[in-house]
Amino acid sequence: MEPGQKYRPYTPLHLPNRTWPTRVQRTSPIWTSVDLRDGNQALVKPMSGEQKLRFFNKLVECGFKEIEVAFPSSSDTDFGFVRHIIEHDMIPDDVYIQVLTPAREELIRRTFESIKGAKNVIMHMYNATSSLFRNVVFRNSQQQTIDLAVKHTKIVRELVDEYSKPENGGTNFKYEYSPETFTQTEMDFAVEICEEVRKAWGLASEENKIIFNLPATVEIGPPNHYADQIEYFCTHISKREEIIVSLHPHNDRGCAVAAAEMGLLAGGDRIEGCLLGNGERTGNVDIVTLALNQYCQGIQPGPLDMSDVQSIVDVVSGCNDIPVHPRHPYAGELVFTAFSGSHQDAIKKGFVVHQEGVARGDPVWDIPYLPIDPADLGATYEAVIRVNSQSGKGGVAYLVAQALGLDLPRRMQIAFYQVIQEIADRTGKEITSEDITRAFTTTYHLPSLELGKNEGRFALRSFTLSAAKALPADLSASMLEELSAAGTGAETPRLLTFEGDIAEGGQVHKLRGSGNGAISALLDALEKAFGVQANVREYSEHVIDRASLIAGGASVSSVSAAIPSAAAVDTKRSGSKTKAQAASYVELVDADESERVGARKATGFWGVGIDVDITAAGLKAVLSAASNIINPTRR
Ligand SMILES: CC(=O)SCCNC(=O)CCNC(=O)[C@H](O)C(C)(C)COP(=O)(O)OP(=O)(O)OC[C@H]1O[C@@H](n2cnc3c(N)ncnc32)[C@H](O)[C@@H]1OP(=O)(O)O
Ligand SMILES: CC(C)C(=O)C(=O)O
Repeated sequence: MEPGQKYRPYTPLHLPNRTWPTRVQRTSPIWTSVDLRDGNQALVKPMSGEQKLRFFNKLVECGFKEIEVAFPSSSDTDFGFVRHIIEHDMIPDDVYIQVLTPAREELIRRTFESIKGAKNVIMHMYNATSSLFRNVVFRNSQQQTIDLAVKHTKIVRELVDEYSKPENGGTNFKYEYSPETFTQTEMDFAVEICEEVRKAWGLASEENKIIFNLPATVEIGPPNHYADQIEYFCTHISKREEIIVSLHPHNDRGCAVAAAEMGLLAGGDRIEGCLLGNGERTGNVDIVTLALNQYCQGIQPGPLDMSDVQSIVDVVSGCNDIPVHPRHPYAGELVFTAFSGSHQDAIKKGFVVHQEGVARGDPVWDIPYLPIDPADLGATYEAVIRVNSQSGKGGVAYLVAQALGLDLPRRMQIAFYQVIQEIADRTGKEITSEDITRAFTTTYHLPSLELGKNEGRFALRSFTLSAAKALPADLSASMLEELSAAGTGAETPRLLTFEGDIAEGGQVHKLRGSGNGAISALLDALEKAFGVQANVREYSEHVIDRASLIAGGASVSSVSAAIPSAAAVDTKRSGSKTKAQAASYVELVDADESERVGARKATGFWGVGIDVDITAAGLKAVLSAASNIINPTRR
């Protein structure tokens, strides 16, 4: 069957002068939680008294000033819960509890019994008004439907007069009337029934407004249609200033948040919804999402504080027994996480720029892919970047920086990324920060608690550096070439001599070599002793500063330079002036490759050295890289 034969489309309102589409929300609505009623009535297993209490306390903690606590006439649990929080003085003085009753006299009376002694109460009565309900459920005419609402409003009014007497508890009352199924009701009829209810109530004033709650009991149209209906109601009801227009969107079409936001633009003053969107069928509108949508538009969502979103998730899912989807806006466990490489790259750069802004006194949050600062919702930055086969070098480098305080040079990021990519492809799993740390220390032969000394083919045991007085006769071929290429020549020798103990495969050898810096002197020694012919393509170093790296690396002082000259490194063994550790990074290419045109495109052999002495760090980095030359998979 064609869907057009079975389903009727919604009937658009003719509202050519609608104003809501061009408005911008700048204030926050009155927030009302209906978790303990609409949320509760939708649960497979309604909440116990203890669960309701836990939930109620959380709602108070979040800042709600209006909480629909029960449908007291529905069950002893609900009735008992209302009595419990009143008798145990658990309702803060500035909070209104709200109770729902159908327009049925015996149920209204029972509802009033439940609230006796409460300080502030919103008495909420409903009856369904749409033609569907009038024809199918109640077999009532429009007039009979109005009569029902009016008659029971008068009963509510009598009981309000009664229960507000000091001898009966002296309760402050507000009255809320819901034309249930409002969005399926003829708009002029919805307005008419509310006018009649207001007259029957007789107490509405600017100081004590009547609440007309306009539910999308079932979401049957798009959110712009709901907004049109709200604007129609607001512009056609009389004495608008004596009315609070309340919105109660459900989520059957998945548009409850959009409907609520558009409904607010259209004139809504108040929102009824549930935390994380529990509720009948596909749920009530999610107040966490709505409030945080406002927050990241720069609007404080009234008295609500959703910053401890994890504890909200814990309480709500603990009481409702409904898990929160990992992609649930703001609250899901994956919503701040980027796996994809280009996202990670943009986020990482965004953090750096943001930190620079903060340092300049500009705290505005503008980070790619992150509409809200995870820290504002109690999430750590560790949750932001996680690595799998979709990730890129930036994300991997970010995690290395976080875990080890190392700010890898760009070309090394590319090289190490290949190591991680191979693991990710092979395992098909997420690569944790621990996995990355292990792969990094293994690849670059760094000691670790897990791997111990973890030496590569070559390791530094001890060394001295001294200024060479004359060009040594045994200078290696590549060093001679390098000196002449640098233009130093034999006639102006500015040479350092390296002498040291180097372990090769665990066996210690005494090595000697010369060059125009510590690193080239060591390379000279390696070539002479082991025939390793390699040149440095890139060198960089920085002081390890974990704190700044974790926050994005902005203040890390890293220098990226050509091969350091003798003057650029501290040649004194005891020359470390600070206890801070230094990290050095070296990329070696074999001597032939470094000469070939275009060779820079290929990744060389990278090494890392860490030491309190910057010179020692550089030498260790050379040995780390040289160790990988024999194993081309360890680039
Ligand atoms: C859109 C919403 O979420 S509204 C809130 C709905 N919440 C709930 O339903 C949860 C709590 N409800 C309940 O616990 C129960 O349904 C109660 C206590 C309200 C009523 O229970 P019961 O009296 O056993 O009636 P039940 O709900 O099964 O049937 C309703 C009957 O009342 C009638 N009825 C409904 N509203 C009214 C009314 N305002 N005046 C007169 N009759 C009414 C219905 O037509 C139906 O009549 P029928 O039995 O002659 O066909
Ligand atoms: C009682 C009313 C407000 C309701 O819950 C609904 O229509 O969804």
